[in-house]
Amino acid sequence: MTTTVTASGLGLRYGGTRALDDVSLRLTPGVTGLLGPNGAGKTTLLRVLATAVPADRGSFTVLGHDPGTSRGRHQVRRSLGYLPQTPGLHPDFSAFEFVDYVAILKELTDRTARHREVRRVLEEVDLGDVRGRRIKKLSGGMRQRVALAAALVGDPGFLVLDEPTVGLDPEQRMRFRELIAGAGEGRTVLLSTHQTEDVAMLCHRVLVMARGRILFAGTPAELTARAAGRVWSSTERAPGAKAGWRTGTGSFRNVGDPPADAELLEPTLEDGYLLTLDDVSAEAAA
Ligand SMILES: Nc1ncnc2c1ncn2[C@@H]1O[C@H](COP(=O)(O)OP(=O)(O)OP(=O)(O)O)[C@@H](O)[C@H]1O
Repeated sequence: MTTTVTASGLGLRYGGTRALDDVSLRLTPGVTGLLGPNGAGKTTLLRVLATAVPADRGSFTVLGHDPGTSRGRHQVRRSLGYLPQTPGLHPDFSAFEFVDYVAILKELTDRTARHREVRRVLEEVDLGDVRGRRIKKLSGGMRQRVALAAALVGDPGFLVLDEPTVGLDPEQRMRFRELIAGAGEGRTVLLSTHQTEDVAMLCHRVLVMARGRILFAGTPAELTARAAGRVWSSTERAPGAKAGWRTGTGSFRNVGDPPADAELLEPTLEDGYLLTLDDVSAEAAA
């Protein structure tokens, strides 16, 4: 599959903190999930790729454009849609006015064509009927869809989404998942999230980050397979468990190093993710 975004050796320090430490990656069309604990460097990576902050080291390209030059940076910005963690919606604007304002910033200068594009993206996120309503009168899920519509203006080839489903109830999250899946058709999407379920359901590839480094890059099935043979059931909390809890059926579900005669269970992507983080912490401590 065509590589659309590449990064090589990205580094960024904030004082003594290495927010990005030698990050290299390749993205292809479709939705790639970015998982990592708080402070892993996910937002920093997204901000660098969105050209919101420059890296101290390394380079990257987006759809063949190199943001290291001012012309390249301009082209990257034109091919980019970015939904930041706090989108900065103006509460007194209507949904239409806000998305139109973003479209102006994106240099869609022809008023008629721009308004047509604003209506198109608001329809795409299912907000066509409430486009005249003030943002402060919209629900949390609707506001998040306004922010997604703003990111989709101009039909960008690369979409960067920073924890877009945070704070949404399950129904809104599912609705948002549908929209992200739709946005990922024929487009490269990088989705930062704490929801392993979003990754399992949506993503064709997944990256795991911790302490500024990429620990894993592969398919969701490959991440899940990391926990094969390491999830088991027991009647009491098992000594080799890195995590274990009593489930609704009364037995314990354990993740870690099982005894030889363990009754193994089917792993989930979350198990693979947790064990990937745990294995790396154990290596660092050794
Ligand atoms: N502007 C900044 N100034 C100083 N330190 C920063 C700044 N931005 C991020 N950091 C630090 O860099 C590290 C990576 O932060 P980042 O926000 O990228 O992590 P994250 O994986 O997105 O976390 P979360 O899931 O909590 O959003 C953290 O240690 C954070 O405290």
